[in-house]
Amino acid sequence: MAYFPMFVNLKDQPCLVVGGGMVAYRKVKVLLDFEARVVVVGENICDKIYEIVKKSNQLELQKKCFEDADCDNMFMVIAATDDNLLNHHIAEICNSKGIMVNAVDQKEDCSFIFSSYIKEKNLIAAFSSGGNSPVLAQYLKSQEKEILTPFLGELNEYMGKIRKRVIEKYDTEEKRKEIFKEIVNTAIENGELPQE
Ligand SMILES: C[C@@]1(CC(=O)O)C2=NC(=C\c3[nH]c(c(CCC(=O)O)c3CC(=O)O)Cc3[nH]c(c(CC(=O)O)c3CCC(=O)O)/C=C3\N/C(=C\2)[C@@H](CCC(=O)O)[C@]3(C)CC(=O)O)/[C@H]1CCC(=O)O
Ligand SMILES: NC(=O)c1ccc[n+]([C@@H]2O[C@H](COP(=O)([O-])OP(=O)(O)OC[C@H]3O[C@@H](n4cnc5c(N)ncnc54)[C@H](O)[C@@H]3O)[C@@H](O)[C@H]2O)c1
Repeated sequence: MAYFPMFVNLKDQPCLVVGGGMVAYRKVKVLLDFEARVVVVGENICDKIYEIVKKSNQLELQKKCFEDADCDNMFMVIAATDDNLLNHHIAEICNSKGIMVNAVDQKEDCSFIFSSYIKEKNLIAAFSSGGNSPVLAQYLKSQEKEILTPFLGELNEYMGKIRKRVIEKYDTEEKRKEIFKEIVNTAIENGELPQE
């Protein structure tokens, strides 16, 4: 099955990660990369997660056993324990409450899955193998890294800044598209941002 690539606004949204191992750590890093507010509930929490909490005020740790009520008011929940039955139970709670849920290793319990992605500022490329091969998704990411460079991230910032002005100045979509294309192509050709 192919999964629909939806780009979700996670900024300051409460997200719960259940489990405190390396898989939970990977998920926490991704959620923080997109500015979510993350709560980790884990009986044990690994050092790598403790390292992040020192640097981030968006992360809260609760060293305890999972309780159903932990899911209340969450925007998204990740069940990342090493207990498949518990992960399944967490998915059931979330599905009954309409909360987006990812249960690691159990695609059938997931309402969404994670992608392999590149992020340069707000410019994102994301790859999914539909769960068939995370390694293949990683291969695509490594190839794409040559195209989606930090420079394109900067160019995208610049395009965001001028977008409103260009839209106001030119009266047809055709003209606006032409201008946007010219700015992008010229910047890429010159390898530098336009001078204002
Ligand atoms: C993108 C990424 C993000 C992340 O980490 O969340 C991610 N897996 C990553 C890496 C990775 N995962 C695994 C390996 C070892 C090699 C291998 O097994 O293939 C490696 C490679 C490595 O470690 O380098 C093991 C693994 N993964 C899943 C299973 C269960 C199963 O297959 O049943 C098992 C077997 C566990 C076991 O054997 O016990 C399942 C899922 N992993 C997904 C995402 C979702 C589908 C993504 C897609 O559509 O491709 C999905 C369905 C669920 C989900 O988690 O959302 C991240 C790349 C980060 C990056 O960009 O670098
Ligand atoms: N999806 C993926 O990409 C992927 C990749 C590798 C492994 N896995 C699977 O993901 C699972 C987690 O992997 P890991 O390496 O992080 O495992 P781990 O054993 O290091 O961590 C499991 C965590 O779950 C916590 N936990 C267990 N029961 C709990 C409970 N009732 N309440 C709160 N916390 C509880 C433990 O305290 C621990 O912190 C494993 O089952 C593994 O097979 C998934």
